Amino acid sequence: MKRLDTGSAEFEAGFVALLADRETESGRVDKPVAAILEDVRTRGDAAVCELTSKFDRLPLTPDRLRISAEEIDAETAKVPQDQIDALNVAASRIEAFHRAQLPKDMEFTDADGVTLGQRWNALDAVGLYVPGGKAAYPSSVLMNAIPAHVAGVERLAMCVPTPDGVLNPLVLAAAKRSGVTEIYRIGGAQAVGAMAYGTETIRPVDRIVGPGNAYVAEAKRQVFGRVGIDSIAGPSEVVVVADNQNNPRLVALDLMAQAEHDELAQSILITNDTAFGEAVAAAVETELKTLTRSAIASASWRDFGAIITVANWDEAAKLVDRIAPEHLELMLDDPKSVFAKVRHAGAAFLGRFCPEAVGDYVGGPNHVLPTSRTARFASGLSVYDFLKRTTYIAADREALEKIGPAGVTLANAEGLEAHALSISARLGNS
Ligand SMILES: NC(=O)c1ccc[n+]([C@@H]2O[C@H](COP(=O)([O-])OP(=O)(O)OC[C@H]3O[C@@H](n4cnc5c(N)ncnc54)[C@H](O)[C@@H]3O)[C@@H](O)[C@H]2O)c1
Ligand SMILES: N[C@H](CO)Cc1c[nH]c[nH+]1
Ligand SMILES: [Zn+2]
Repeated sequence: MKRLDTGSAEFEAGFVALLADRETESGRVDKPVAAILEDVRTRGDAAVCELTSKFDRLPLTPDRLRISAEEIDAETAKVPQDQIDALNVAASRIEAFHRAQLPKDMEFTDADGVTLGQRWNALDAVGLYVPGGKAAYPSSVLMNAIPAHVAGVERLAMCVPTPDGVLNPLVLAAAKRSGVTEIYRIGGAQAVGAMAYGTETIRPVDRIVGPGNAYVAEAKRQVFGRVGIDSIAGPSEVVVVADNQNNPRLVALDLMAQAEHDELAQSILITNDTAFGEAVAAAVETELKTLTRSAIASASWRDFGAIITVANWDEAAKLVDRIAPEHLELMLDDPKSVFAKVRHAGAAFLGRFCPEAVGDYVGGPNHVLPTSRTARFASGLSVYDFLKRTTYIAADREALEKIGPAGVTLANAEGLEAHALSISARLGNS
């Protein structure tokens, strides 16, 4: 873990290195991912099965790529009722938020008599990536599938790795709850490749969404263009901005909640009190002694964790914007005043009683969020990722007479005669 202080002469170099270290680490997977994608593109099912055997220790044949309806039913039946109830609480809240997000079509007739509009349509086929290498993510099934369903996507294909062939009952129950039946037991870059290029068994999709580790995130980046993607939703991140009125243990737990996802996860505390920062550092060490995923969380905290002391919250807001974290927690008396100064964060959690874990499961907004500083230009998964716009123009002769001549002038200026004629000929001018 790095300790940085904005008052120190070494701060800038240390802060730049903090961000750069992790980018370098994630960048190491680009070549292996390119090789996997090429293999899947050229050899289809055979490559997917071999790679699944290699990375998930699961020997597969093409006929077993898809999880059967009988397996889904049998696994779902094993889920205890309290988990089904919790899934329903989460699903209802996620659905309500994403329904409220649905955009409206637009149409108006302007002063020239031209009717202008914009219509939203759902995508035909979407691939949902649900992570499953180091942990199982039933919550990510809901976060992927519910907005797609709300948007009206017809075909949802889901990929989830099943290391050693072990199916996760709650993941399948979440899929059933969200109406997803086309599920493949594959993960990593090979799953992304299969959904992007298609194989003998898996039909290609139009867009791939969902979170994953560095291999999944890089694979999505590389297939972009062939298919759409939502964002680079890679190894988790949190920045906690906290004053010394907080319980150090609660701050430590919030930092560890992201660190336990992945060795490449990043947790950063920004505080205005060095002594409080040290109390949190000590609390982290205490928690790491007992956390079940201590090995992963310790590696993440050691390699990418940081405690930054700032002089004031304005400085904190500026640093947050430079980090553009996936998650931002503001554990302050007046979190909204600092939030108003922040422009780049995937999702924000305001107040001392709003840990990021609430957003992971039951808040309502999506937990699939941009990482690796891509929150500078990207947003979290939403219904918009499953919709696209078609604009339209309707004009009659009168309207064309008003706006057409300027179009003819511009077409001629561009030297595009057919363009000019297609307008002027309608107006009887050629
Ligand atoms: N940003 C978000 O919105 C968000 C949300 C949830 C989870 N996450 C992140 O998702 C990730 C989940 O990771 P995970 O590993 O548990 O599951 P995962 O499904 O993302 O990755 C597992 C797959 O990675 C591939 N893989 C592993 N090692 C490999 C190697 N050496 N070479 C090639 N491929 C390899 C395998 O194919 C395996 O199936 C974590 O990083 C977590 O932080 C992010
Ligand atoms: N924090 C993760 C996003 O980075 C999402 C998640 C799902 N389950 C638990 N956490
Ligand atoms: Zn989480």
